[in-house]
Amino acid sequence: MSEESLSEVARKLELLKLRFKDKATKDIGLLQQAIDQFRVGRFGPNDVAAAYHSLHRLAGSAGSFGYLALGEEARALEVMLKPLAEASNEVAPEQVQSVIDEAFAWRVAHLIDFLSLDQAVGQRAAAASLPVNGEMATESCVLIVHSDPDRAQELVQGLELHGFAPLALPTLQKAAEYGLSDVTALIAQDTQILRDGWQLESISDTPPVISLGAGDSFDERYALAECGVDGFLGEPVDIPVLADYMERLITEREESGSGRVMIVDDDPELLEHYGLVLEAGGLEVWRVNDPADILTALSEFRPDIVLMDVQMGKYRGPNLAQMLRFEPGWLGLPIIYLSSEDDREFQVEAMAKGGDDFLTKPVSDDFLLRAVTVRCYRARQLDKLASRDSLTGLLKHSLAKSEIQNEHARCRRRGEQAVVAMLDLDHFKQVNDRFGHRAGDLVIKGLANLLRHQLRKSDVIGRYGGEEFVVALPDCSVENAQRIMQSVCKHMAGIEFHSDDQEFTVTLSVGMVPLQDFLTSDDAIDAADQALYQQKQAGRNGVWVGGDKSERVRTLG
Ligand SMILES: Nc1nc2c(ncn2[C@@H]2O[C@H](COP(=O)(O)OP(=O)(O)OP(=O)(O)O)[C@@H](O)[C@H]2O)c(=O)[nH]1
Repeated sequence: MSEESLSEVARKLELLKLRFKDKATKDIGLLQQAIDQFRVGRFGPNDVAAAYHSLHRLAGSAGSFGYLALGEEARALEVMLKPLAEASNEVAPEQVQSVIDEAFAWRVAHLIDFLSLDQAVGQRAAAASLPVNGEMATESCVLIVHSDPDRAQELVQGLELHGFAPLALPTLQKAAEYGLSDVTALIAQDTQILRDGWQLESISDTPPVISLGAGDSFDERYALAECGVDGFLGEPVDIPVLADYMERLITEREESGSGRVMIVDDDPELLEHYGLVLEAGGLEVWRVNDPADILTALSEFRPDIVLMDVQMGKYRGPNLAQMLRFEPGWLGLPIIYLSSEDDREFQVEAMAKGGDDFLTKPVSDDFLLRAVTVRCYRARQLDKLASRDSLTGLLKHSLAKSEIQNEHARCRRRGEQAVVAMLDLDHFKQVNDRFGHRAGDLVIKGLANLLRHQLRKSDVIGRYGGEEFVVALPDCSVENAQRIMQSVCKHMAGIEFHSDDQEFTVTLSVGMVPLQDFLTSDDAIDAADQALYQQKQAGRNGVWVGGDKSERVRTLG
């Protein structure tokens, strides 16, 4: 996030704080009036409970706006009032007066003083200091630092074929000058280079660092870990193995700082505050102020996790959580309560009703961001296990089909164009038979990684079956899609795979059709499959455009 947008977030947080101060001043005034009435025996059946809820809200929100002492004092008073508020029978004036004595009234009257004790300094006052991890490089630029220029060039050429944009540099200092925020990975030759050239921890936003070591001793590995290195591969390095290793580290790094969070809170200032803090940390946020909107918001936003207040007017978080679980689609959605309720019994009971965890208010901005980011990461990992193919990390068959179905509906609705393509490795049975299943797996992963690099983030990429893949390219003409797929075929054919001492290459056939020309997405996928068959018949290694205007445009190889 840029300096400018960070100061914009800081300005918004400051405004919210002012709004909170204003509202809290009014609430404390009303509370003081109510307490004075209670002391002379004037109160209706719900008045004590209302005073209790007012203190509860103050206790839960003050800390988030930097008024920690106010939050603690309100919490202490809330605890004293709780037995009266929860009494099943009407409480007698004597009971009320025994709790709301002179000392209690004095403390309520002095709550206002705590509003001048702004503790935001010790807290996280300015968003400028928020950990910012939201912006990930989209290019796959890789810096290679190697003392042997020939070997460096070999690495550059090999990684280029896997869709990376590698650059060889002679020293780590040169790499540091390059501007690491645009780099997706850094490959350094050995421990000594890392130790001599650069204190990794002094550089923020360091991309994943992989060391290619000649020696593979315990001490060398330990030294690498000490330098802050993320991965190690012993020389001589097999390029497809290196490419796959980098892919895994880059994906992990990207996913650890992203996530979609839905916040449900009836307090608009608190909702906005949490939203700004999480957005400044790189998360995508959807705010729900009225709990009645929760179902629509869920299906539109499809969050990784939900953060939910416990007490929201007539609605209670645990009941809402239980209600969400009625829908099979939301059974696995993690729900985290954000509440000032610190009674363990209550927390356990609330979790039994469909919640997964509790964050106790007041929660510092820093802790909130870290706790939510970690939970989002876990939720995404679990989701990935269910929806992603374990070998390639691409969408599984059924999910890829349903994404293509959505894209088809979108195209037909808006009159837009898109392309669907089926891809199949050529003579793959022979690869397995000659070089073994492990080598075959590396080829499949190689193609998956190549697709990830060559296609856009918005494209759908799925593993359709064993060595068959499906791809949908939204907002793309047939001509462009054809050019892109020809480039994928060309790169694939150029990758050298190794098995024992043997080198081999594998080619790819593609069939594609315009998605919007078909009545259903299944019809389009079938037609793309037929186009693929045509390409296989025509000699493989290339792209066939099918559909009504079927015409074979160009075959590579
Ligand atoms: N290593 C590996 N092989 C797989 C995997 N899934 C499927 N296969 C193999 O992929 C091969 C597909 O072979 P075929 O369908 O005969 O096709 P082909 O040899 O690629 O021939 P053409 O498609 O006509 O070019 C079979 O040998 C499968 O065992 C996998 O996950 N890993």
